[in-house]
Amino acid sequence: MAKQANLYSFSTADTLAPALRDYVITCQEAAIQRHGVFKVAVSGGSLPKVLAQALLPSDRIQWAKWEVFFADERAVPLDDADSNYGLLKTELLDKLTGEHPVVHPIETSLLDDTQELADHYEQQLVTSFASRDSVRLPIFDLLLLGCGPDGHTCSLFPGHELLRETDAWVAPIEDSPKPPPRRITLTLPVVTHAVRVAFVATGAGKKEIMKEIFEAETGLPCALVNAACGDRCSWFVDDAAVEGVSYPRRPFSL
Ligand SMILES: O=C(O)[C@H](O)[C@@H](O)[C@H](O)[C@H](O)COP(=O)(O)O
Repeated sequence: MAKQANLYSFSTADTLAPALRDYVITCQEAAIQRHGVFKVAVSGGSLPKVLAQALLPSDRIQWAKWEVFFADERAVPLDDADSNYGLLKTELLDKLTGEHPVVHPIETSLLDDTQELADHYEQQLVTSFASRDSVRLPIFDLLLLGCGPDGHTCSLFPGHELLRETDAWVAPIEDSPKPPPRRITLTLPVVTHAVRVAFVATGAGKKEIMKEIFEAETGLPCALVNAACGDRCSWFVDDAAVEGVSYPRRPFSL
């Protein structure tokens, strides 16, 4: 039987953070050893704050070797309160004192056309990961993702036609049920081809959807990632988020 996603549960966000840090550092070291850089994509929502808690202060983080993309981004200016780039900048990037990563924001001159915005972002991936002719899919070293209360991840929403996208690496969405409606997102094949995928989900507000993701055959986006990635996928959650979930937790170890 295929190996299943790892579920790591911690009493609080304060105990989750050091484990997430160790996990990220392990991924970073493996990636740098493999190809000299660490290519990561991150979500918005609550993730940047948890990430900052995990990664700051940043000794042992080789920021200069990081290349940071956005797993999804809202079609808004970078200084808009809804921008995932803006959030990461405020929570984490602005707090770095030494080395900085290379960060890939969206091209804001294209905000009026989400298809062009997505195509341009895909070109940024092509430039970083090699040409589309030579690789079928970009392979991120690590994706750091959130999970919405409806089981969405990135801007891949339950039942949405975007879940069937097999060609594009980055796709536009104009009808996101979570505001703002206009966004771009990595597609499911890109998500599931990452070397590692880490979800972070905290708070009692997540427990109903966690039951659905881990206990039923739902086809929810997060469950699809679990199914495709198996033990390449790890969940960092607090006890409140998985209260009553019968799926076995693992003691955290690397
Ligand atoms: O831009 C976005 O809206 C996010 O990337 C989105 O996919 C987020 O990660 C989830 O909605 C979880 O958000 P929370 O962590 O805030 O619950």
